[in-house]
Amino acid sequence: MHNNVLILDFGSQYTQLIARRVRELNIYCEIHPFNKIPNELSGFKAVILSGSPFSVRAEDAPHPDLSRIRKQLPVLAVCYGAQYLAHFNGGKVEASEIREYGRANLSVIKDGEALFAHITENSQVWMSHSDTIKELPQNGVRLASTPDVLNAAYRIDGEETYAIQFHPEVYHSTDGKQLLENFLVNIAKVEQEWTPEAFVDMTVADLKKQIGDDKVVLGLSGGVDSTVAAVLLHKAIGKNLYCIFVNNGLLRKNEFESVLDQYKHMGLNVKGVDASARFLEALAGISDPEGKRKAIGKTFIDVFDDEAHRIKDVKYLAQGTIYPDVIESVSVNGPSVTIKSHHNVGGLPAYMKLKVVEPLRMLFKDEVRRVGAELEIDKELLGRHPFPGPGLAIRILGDITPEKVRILQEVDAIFINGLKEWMLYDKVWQAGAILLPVNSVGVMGDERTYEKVVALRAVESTDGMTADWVNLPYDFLQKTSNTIINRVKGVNRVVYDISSKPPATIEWE
Ligand SMILES: Nc1ncnc2c1ncn2[C@@H]1O[C@H](COP(=O)(O)OP(=O)(O)OP(=O)(O)O)[C@@H](O)[C@H]1O
Ligand SMILES: O=c1[nH]c(=O)c2[nH+]cn([C@@H]3O[C@H](COP(=O)(O)O)[C@@H](O)[C@H]3O)c2[nH]1
Ligand SMILES: NC(=O)CC[C@H](N)C(=O)O
Ligand SMILES: [Mg+2]
Repeated sequence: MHNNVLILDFGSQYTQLIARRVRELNIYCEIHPFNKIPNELSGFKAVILSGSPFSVRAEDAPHPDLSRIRKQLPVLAVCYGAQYLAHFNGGKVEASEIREYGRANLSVIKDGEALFAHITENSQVWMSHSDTIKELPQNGVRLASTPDVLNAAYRIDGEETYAIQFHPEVYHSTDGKQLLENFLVNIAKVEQEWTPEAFVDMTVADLKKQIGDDKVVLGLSGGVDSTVAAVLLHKAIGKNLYCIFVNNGLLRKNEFESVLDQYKHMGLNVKGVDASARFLEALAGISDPEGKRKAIGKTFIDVFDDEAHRIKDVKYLAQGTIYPDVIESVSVNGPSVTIKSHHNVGGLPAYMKLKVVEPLRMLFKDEVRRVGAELEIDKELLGRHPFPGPGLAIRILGDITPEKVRILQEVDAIFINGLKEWMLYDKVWQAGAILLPVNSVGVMGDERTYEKVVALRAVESTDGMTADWVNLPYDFLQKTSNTIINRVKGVNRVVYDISSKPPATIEWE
């Protein structure tokens, strides 16, 4: 990529948002930790320095050497970045009397400055800092102020270096996108050529070159990411792509058949492997959530290994890894604490000797969906809710038995079909049912029942990292609860989960 923007991450919670905003301008960008500046900078046209939880005055604060960047490339320094440039170049940064967090309005903007083209006084900006720039660095020229912050924006004379105290990437900075456009397009002259179409062309060409005539095996889940990865690879290498869809016995009702059927129309070479018995055996007697996840992860690998051996001379394993997965494992703070062991992230054991291809590793989920649309993948498939690889096993609390799987499949199908019928499915990020390890007393036809409780969960989210429970209509909940209790033998009570993430997670295990 020769039209690339480098975002240096100092650990801000907003760094990913900067990347999203830049991509929304059809400009490609990559996030790199501040202490791992790429050796080769020739592909980069501009650099953005992120914010940070650190204070520049702290001894252990990020202190990167920018000598290969400043005066060579246009720089936009945000918040910590702006403070960093001031503090170490003759300016002064101090703790401000009040922590400034939230909305502010620009009160003064210097005339005729390219960074503020089309932005007028009073423009709302989002602040999030407790230090403040008291004095500008050498050759600093003030560009904007707010009533509380004198140096809300400055540039350095004689170089294309700009700095802002506020966060243009945050939605509440009304003209944030305009400011980024002013910097990237007008000042740094980066071309806006990052489109789904360009991505498909470039990726297919790269995959052809990388893989040549070798064979690739790919795990297909029926989900968005692996499907888009498969169609891209298919475009590049055709029949040398071998897709494997594993029935782990923990899929939704009828999903194995319907997903296989769906792929038939797409010209992909897909093999369905029914390994339900193997998974259920591996799970027998395990109640601990992490224990279940590990058993499933291991069985997936075993099944895959067996299948890969059946394909002669296969060299590559393709995965639908997307950018948030990648960022998490290289971020400034390192991989975050293990909350849950995602079955697919552990990597492959060395004995499999397959090289990994990940055509989507630089895309966000919404971009994956747009690439999918460009590839003319069915709208319904692209709009599917995410579904975890360990499937219903992490929605059945306690140990797994075929009977419990059956009950949950029925409940889940009623809930999901109901959402579709009520035109609610597309308004929800993800939904599902959870089978609780609890019996409750009920009365049906004058007889006492003592049966299972299920919880329904529906959340709104943009990336799964945070989520809110959905305010589903009472009428819908009432109807769904009735249908479940009447139709699913073994369930006599339905509850609705009203916890947000954090502190809860989306899945219960
Ligand atoms: N039943 C399955 N059979 C084969 N591979 C699977 C299966 N379930 C998951 N995988 C593999 O694990 C990867 C990760 O699953 P994950 O659910 O995160 O992504 P996805 O299913 O592709 O997309 P989505 O996030 O939309 O569900 C998949 O891309 C796929 O390669
Ligand atoms: O492929 C997956 N393998 C897993 O092991 C896994 N665990 C959770 N999820 C999905 O990730 C998102 C966030 O889930 P949590 O809030 O429960 O951590 C939600 O969308 C979950 O469905 C998984 N996906
Ligand atoms: N958001 C930021 O980059 C904050 C920078 C610095 N930690 C401050 O509090 O001022
Ligand atoms: Mg999935």
